[in-house]
Amino acid sequence: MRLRELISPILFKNVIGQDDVEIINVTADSRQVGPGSLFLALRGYTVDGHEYVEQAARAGAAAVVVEDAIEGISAPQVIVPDTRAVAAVLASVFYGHPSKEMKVIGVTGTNGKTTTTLLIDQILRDAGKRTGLIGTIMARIGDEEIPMANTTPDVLDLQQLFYRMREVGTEYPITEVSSHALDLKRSAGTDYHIAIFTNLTQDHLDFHGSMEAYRQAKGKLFARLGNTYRDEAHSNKLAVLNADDPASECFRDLTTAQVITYGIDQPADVRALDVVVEAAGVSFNVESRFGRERFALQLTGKFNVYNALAAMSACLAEGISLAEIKRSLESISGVNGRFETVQAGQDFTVIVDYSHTPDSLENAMKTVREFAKRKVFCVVGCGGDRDRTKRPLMAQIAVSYSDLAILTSDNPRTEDPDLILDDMEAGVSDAAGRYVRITDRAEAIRFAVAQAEAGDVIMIAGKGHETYQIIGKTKSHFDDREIAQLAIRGAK
Ligand SMILES: CC(=O)N[C@H]1[C@@H](OP(=O)(O)OP(=O)(O)OC[C@H]2O[C@@H](n3ccc(=O)[nH]c3=O)[C@H](O)[C@@H]2O)O[C@H](CO)[C@@H](O)[C@@H]1O[C@H](C)C(=O)N[C@@H](C)C(=O)N[C@H](CCC(=O)O)C(=O)O
Ligand SMILES: Nc1ncnc2c1ncn2[C@@H]1O[C@H](COP(=O)(O)OP(=O)(O)OP(=O)(O)O)[C@@H](O)[C@H]1O
Ligand SMILES: N[C@H](CCC[C@H](N)C(=O)O)C(=O)O
Ligand SMILES: [Mg+2]
Repeated sequence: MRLRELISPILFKNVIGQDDVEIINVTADSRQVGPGSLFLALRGYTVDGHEYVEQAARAGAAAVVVEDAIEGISAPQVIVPDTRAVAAVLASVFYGHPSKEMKVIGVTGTNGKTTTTLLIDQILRDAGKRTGLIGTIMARIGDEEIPMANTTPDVLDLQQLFYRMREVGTEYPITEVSSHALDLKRSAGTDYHIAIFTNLTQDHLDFHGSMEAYRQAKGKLFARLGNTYRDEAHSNKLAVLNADDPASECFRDLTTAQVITYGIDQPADVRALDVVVEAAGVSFNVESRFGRERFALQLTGKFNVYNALAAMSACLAEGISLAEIKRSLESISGVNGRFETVQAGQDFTVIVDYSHTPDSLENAMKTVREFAKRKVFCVVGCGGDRDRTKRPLMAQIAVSYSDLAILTSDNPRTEDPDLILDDMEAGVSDAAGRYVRITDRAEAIRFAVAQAEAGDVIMIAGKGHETYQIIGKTKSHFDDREIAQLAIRGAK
């Protein structure tokens, strides 16, 4: 594509040099630049992409997009007021607006996004639809699975994934939309068909500053849904909202899309009643104008009823019957790293769960308490370079729902692991004897396993599916499930 064509939708720009050069790819990473690339300089949190313009030019960039003209490079320069704001435009034009030709489902909310996307994926695939996935665990295009650095990738990568999905005939890209993505415009330019809200509880206050700002970020997904009615295709957007979460009312006000609600406690279009939580799974009645069914899932916890209802609401709207949805949801035996049990022949229960927020930890621990017959242990840490204010809260929850909490490290990243543990411990200063502190996570898991007796439950929270631990800037192999297995085998 010619540069001229690519930048034509950018309304406010100044071009230095020829605008008829051929562009064969668009990237914001100088390390990915080759001959024919268009390099877009973004100002990041760590570095300013403008510092890499010369490097990009040396690597053969056909042109660059910058906020300030760079001296001494011969490549054509497109100067715009805000490179981040035009990134979505460039990505959508370059990849040919792929999201418009598919039915993109976007799931946002503090907890339950990954689970809900995977439930939708199962239902739609069982119904013969061609799906793709973009989320925390991976992206999937056709049968190819791609590891992901972020839950929602940067705008250029996201549009490229959509492009590749369209190329292989995907009908439904099912995507997680993080609040970071909404604030950093990673999902700008994506035409969502259905937007789903799971819940809003405390997380990421380091990034958003306040719960109000966090809610506003989530709201952006709904604000732009259904706002354009240029043609028939734009008038059938759907917002799926959680009737039991107060933030849903704000999102209802923000959107001009059609709205359906799901819930347990409040009246809703798709409602679950008579919820029974057991270790082996959760069962409930579903009542809706599409019919009634009793569901018996292999997944457990009241929170998974919400995820099932959210997934089911979207799929009902797509014309899948309640009976088909029941078959699909009941066939799902588990979700990677979400309430996953570790079996190594032991006579106690070990659960690995991705609860890394106060609300998800509380839900997970409440669920454990509903079926635990004997002692409960909770191994938990909090990530470094992330919301500090959740640390004391998570320690409090671990202590109050367990017989013994083992406070440990998660991914300390560039923070001192012991200072993170100090933050956690500040929340449980009056609970001496109810917890121990073991900085090394593997050692903490081994300690819990060594304490457990027949019938006890160990919850290992925070890292779920992760197969790494980040200490400093080093990412090493680490898997809670493997460590627990080894500990059990060693302890037998
Ligand atoms: C705070 C944040 O979101 N940071 C994201 C951001 O990084 P950054 O701003 O530090 O980027 P940077 O390193 O300063 O680089 C700026 C620019 O210079 C470019 N550069 C840089 C170096 C170089 O040699 N050449 C070069 O061109 C970079 O490609 C980039 O375009 O842009 C990067 C590239 O897209 C992201 O990977 C990175 O996510 C980091 C890893 C991260 O941890 N993000 C978390 C907070 C996050 O986004 N989480 C949400 C999920 C949250 C949830 O719901 O639980 C997510 O969607 O993953
Ligand atoms: N609907 C829910 N409400 C509250 N907690 C939930 C819900 N669903 C899952 N959880 C808890 O949150 C954890 C993470 O779930 P999941 O990975 O589905 O959420 P997510 O929103 O994708 O998280 P992330 O923001 O890290 O991508 C689970 O391990 C479980 O403990
Ligand atoms: N998407 C979340 C995941 C947190 C997982 C937890 N294990 C941690 O590293 O803090 C985040 O980036 O904050
Ligand atoms: Mg996720």
